[in-house]
Amino acid sequence: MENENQTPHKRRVHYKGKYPKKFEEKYKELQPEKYKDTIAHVIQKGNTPAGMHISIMVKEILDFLQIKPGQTGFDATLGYGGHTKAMLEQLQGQGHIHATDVDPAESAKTKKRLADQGFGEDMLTIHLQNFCTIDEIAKEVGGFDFILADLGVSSMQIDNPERGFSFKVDGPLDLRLNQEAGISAAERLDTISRDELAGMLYENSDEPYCEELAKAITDEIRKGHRVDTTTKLRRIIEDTLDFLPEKDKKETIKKTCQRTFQALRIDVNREFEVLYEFMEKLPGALKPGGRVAILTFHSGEDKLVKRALKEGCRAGIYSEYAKDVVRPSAQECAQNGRARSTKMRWAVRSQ
Ligand SMILES: C[S@@+](CC[C@H](N)C(=O)[O-])C[C@H]1O[C@@H](n2cnc3c(N)ncnc32)[C@H](O)[C@@H]1O
Repeated sequence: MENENQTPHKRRVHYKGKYPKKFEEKYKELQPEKYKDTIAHVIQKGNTPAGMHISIMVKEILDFLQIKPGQTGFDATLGYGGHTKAMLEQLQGQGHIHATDVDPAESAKTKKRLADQGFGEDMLTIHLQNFCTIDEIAKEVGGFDFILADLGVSSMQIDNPERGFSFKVDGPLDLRLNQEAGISAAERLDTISRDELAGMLYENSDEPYCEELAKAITDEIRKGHRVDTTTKLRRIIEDTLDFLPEKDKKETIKKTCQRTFQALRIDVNREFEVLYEFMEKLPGALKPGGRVAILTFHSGEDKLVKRALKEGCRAGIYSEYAKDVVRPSAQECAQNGRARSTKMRWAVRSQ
């Protein structure tokens, strides 16, 4: 018999999590060619579908580069191949693009994806090389009519926890663009001195708490606790900045995490050194009248690019260059949050 005094059973409120209800949905995002509607829906909501990268400022780049059938181009940063494909389409089946990337895993996927879409080796040569070797490729092919560099990392790299680029998910503190070469960020931290780390955080990311963070990180390592995961590094940052007033804490910690991870990424990939080398070799790689567009994502990169183009123009190597940066439209920034920090600079090689 039922007890009449028993409180009636209350239905638990269903928790509507943000993750897709079925893995099937995420797997659809990983096959963009097959599930175009799902992908369009994710993009329309302002997100980047898993395993994909949304190319930035495509229209502005094409408008500037003025690509014509029969020309030869160079894409320094293949990534997902979105810009490469847009530039290949401008060639209308005549001409060739050489593209570089240092990421063996993503380059292989992009090569297959583009070949499946009709852009095979007759039109596109993918070199698993650093873009600072542009001079070697330019020498082989006789120079380029147009060059694009879309610096930094792709969404596929950021979103893969195994790569260690994001402080938002747990993973090994790696941060290498090519995991088959060099040393990881964790290994770099193993032996770094407090002063060198403070300098790295300041030089690479203008980190205002560089001294405090360098002390906290190197103290932890000296105690025998390796900082070898993204979570461990994030926790040290959170503890170090715990003194901040409650109202600023969350936002400052987020920005400090972004700057710290960026500084380490720049260091392990020698990003300023290779960009400097690329900018030095650029005039020699462009044909007379050739055009170059460069997308940068932080002030260190932009300053370096701006200075090189300005000095090149002063020396008569470039006939024109972008004194003011070109920014993505408000609409593009709203649709793709990763476009917000983008700055485009360009130059035209003298005749
Ligand atoms: C922002 S993504 C490029 C996205 C691409 N434009 C697209 O539309 O899909 C940058 C890419 O450049 C590569 N990269 C970064 N530095 C490089 C370097 N020094 N040499 C060659 N590739 C590099 C990264 O591995 C990454 O795949």
